[in-house]
Amino acid sequence: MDTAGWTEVDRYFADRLRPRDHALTEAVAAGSELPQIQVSDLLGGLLGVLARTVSARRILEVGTLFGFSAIHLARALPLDGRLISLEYSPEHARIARENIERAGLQDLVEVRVGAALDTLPGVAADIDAPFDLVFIDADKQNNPGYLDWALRLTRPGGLIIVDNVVRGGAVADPDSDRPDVQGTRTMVDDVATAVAEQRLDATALQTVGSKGYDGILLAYVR
Ligand SMILES: C[S@@+](CC[C@H](N)C(=O)[O-])C[C@H]1O[C@@H](n2cnc3c(N)ncnc32)[C@H](O)[C@@H]1O
Repeated sequence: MDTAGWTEVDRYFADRLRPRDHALTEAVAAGSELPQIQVSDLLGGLLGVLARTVSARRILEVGTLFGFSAIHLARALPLDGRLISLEYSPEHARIARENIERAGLQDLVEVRVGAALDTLPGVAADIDAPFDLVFIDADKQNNPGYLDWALRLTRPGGLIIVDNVVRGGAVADPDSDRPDVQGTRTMVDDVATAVAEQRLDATALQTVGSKGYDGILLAYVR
């Protein structure tokens, strides 16, 4: 089976499990000029389920794009919840804010513009309690830095999720000189260290679907 077949299976599940969602459909339309590298609707659904599972009230996202995963995550928040999403591109952030407002989530979601490694210290200074869930989905070469911040800013019992960890299978290649692969491998090594130190309980899943072959890393903060 190839991407076309995986897309068909994605559609089978989405048709049954993901109710028609006007705001998400409009968000994709509004972001059609941007790279189509948002999570699939089914993966967005998983993010929402996981956010509800940890009773998330505070969520941090690294990598907003046009707000697709942010809408999924924010929908899982209570009315007094908060999602801070970090985005490098002012244009992506502008479209994301419009999409978030159209979804009626503007009181829950704040999009901060800048390189995330530059804006994260300000986030750490601003919050009055650690995050329940951190979703890392930006430039992969900086994954080790994002994981470091996530380890500092996530509460025990919270979740750290890293998207796109498979890199088309190249993550298993120790000789790869691709910065995205190196960044992902270093991040996985850092997760392994935290697992050995009993700070994290972690796993990774390879996935197929409408977005092709990919994968996700999930870490529970002990
Ligand atoms: C894969 S997309 C995010 C997709 C989004 N999470 C979703 O599923 O809807 C990655 C985003 O990270 C942003 N990005 C890249 N480098 C960044 C950086 N250094 N700091 C913050 N955001 C960055 C890109 O501009 C892009 O919008």
